[in-house]
Amino acid sequence: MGSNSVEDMIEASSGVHFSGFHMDGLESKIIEKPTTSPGAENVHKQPFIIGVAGGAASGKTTVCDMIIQQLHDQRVVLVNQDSFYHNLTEEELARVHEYNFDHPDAFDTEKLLDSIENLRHDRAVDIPNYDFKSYKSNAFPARRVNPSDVIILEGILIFHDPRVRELMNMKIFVDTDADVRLARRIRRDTVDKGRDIGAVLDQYSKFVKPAFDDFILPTKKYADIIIPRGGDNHVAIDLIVQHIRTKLGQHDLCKIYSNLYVIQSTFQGLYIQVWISVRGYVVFRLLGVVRVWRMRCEHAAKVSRLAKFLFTGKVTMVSSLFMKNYRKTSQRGMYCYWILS
Ligand SMILES: Nc1ncnc2c1ncn2[C@@H]1O[C@H](COP(=O)(O)OP(=O)(O)O)[C@@H](O)[C@H]1O
Ligand SMILES: O=c1ccn([C@@H]2O[C@H](COP(=O)(O)O)[C@@H](O)[C@H]2O)c(=O)[nH]1
Repeated sequence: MGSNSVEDMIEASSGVHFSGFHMDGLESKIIEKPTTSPGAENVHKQPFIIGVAGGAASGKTTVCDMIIQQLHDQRVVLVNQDSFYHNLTEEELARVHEYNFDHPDAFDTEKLLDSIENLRHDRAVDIPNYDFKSYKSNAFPARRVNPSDVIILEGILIFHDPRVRELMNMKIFVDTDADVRLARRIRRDTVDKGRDIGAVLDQYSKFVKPAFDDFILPTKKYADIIIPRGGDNHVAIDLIVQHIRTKLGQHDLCKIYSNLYVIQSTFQGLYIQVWISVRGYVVFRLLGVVRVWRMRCEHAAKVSRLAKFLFTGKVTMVSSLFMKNYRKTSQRGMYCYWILS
């Protein structure tokens, strides 16, 4: 029996309304539970925040650009930690070769947090344009950044501050060999920034390498994904983009429905794998195709009975859970809570 005909039968028998929302590849995993419960229409949409860390010249920007290119159907903004370098004082400027640009204190993390907080609350922000030649963050006009569906935060120490880390829905570490990073850095700093090679090597051994070992490498453990070889790793980037798309599907649901949970699937091999309850609406995955069915609780019982009939034995546990829950719960919004507890 094809999936369409099963879906048609269910829809016909229960009188459910199919919302048309597809989430191919939804995972059987518990995801976030928003804390507020406004209606679907006026709910505030939170952006999906991705952090990209790694050593200097590891290929972070390259990886971000590739991700942004592949996510062409999403509104994505890139916020670079470099934009939040502190302005150097006159004294520091006079002895710039002794300034450690690789230390966490070199960044204005409060300002970075403030900018992300504004973006999360749907407010546009002005991101400074740091100038590597004058060492000033106000040499050029700031860049106006509008709120977006996806925010990518990129920087050598973007995982260092726990407050910034906690805002991230996904953390990526670009892992490129030290000699490759150094070779790229020498080329970039001499050719693009017009620096003297001796000064570049001095800065590397005095600040860049020690800071990598002391501050950057220890944050690798926070990464959800580690990409060896940076932008050369097309397989990893394709997989990440695919994963982001999947997560965005789930994230969109969470943004729309305040008390949505995705329940860990314990019934491997079942046709109905994932159950989600959304304030009296039910979302489920059928024959590998994820569809969102919107139905009232009274219709849910009919669907449960039909599913049990169609997949005799296979959905007993799911449907009995479902039925038990349905009977016990008079309040629509309680349905999901009961299953998880
Ligand atoms: N896979 C690659 N192969 C060759 N050069 C690269 C590669 N990835 C990045 N680069 C170059 O290395 C330098 C640093 O890359 P970038 O992506 O800016 O790194 P980061 O943002 O980590 O500093 C740039 O000049 C870039 O063109
Ligand atoms: O004025 C500056 C500011 C920073 N740096 C170096 O830049 C890298 C970080 O930038 P990436 O784009 O992530 O490579 C860091 O190692 C700083 O040392 C600089 O040289 N001068």
